[in-house]
Amino acid sequence: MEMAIKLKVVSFKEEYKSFGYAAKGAWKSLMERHVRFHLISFLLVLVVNYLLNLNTMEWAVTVVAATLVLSMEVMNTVIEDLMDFVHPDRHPSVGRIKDLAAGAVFFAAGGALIVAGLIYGPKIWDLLA
Ligand SMILES: Nc1ncnc2c1ncn2[C@@H]1O[C@H](COP(=O)(O)OP(=O)(O)OP(=O)(O)O)[C@@H](O)[C@H]1O
Repeated sequence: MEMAIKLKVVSFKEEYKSFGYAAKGAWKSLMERHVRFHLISFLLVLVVNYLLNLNTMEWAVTVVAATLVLSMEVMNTVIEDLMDFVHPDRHPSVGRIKDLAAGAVFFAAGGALIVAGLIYGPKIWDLLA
């Protein structure tokens, strides 16, 4: 069986347009209270990192942990909205899907707390000592 392979040359105009849609989506996600909370937490991480004078690796790990939680919260909102759109009535499966999506945020937040404990913990301990 022959397979036709279509090669599409990367168009920077299209990539730019997609980036615009993504930026619009990020802006729209800020209409959600939970997303705003995680964005503020992320900004707080930046301020604390600066004040504690973290090294490059510590900056990288904390920024990845905080943006993972933020992204998971946006995806959780997407799933909640999607489920309410396709099935506005109450149904155990809708509840299960929404709970699983919230569980993903829970795992990411748990990881971020561990990262915060490992990186900020000793520095704050030193400051207080
Ligand atoms: N249609 C539904 N059928 C069954 N259970 C649902 C349904 N909608 C929500 N639930 C249950 O209620 C929980 C909360 O859902 P909801 O969509 O209200 O999220 P939320 O975290 O309260 O978000 P928000 O505060 O943005 O409204 C779900 O995790 C699920 O357990």
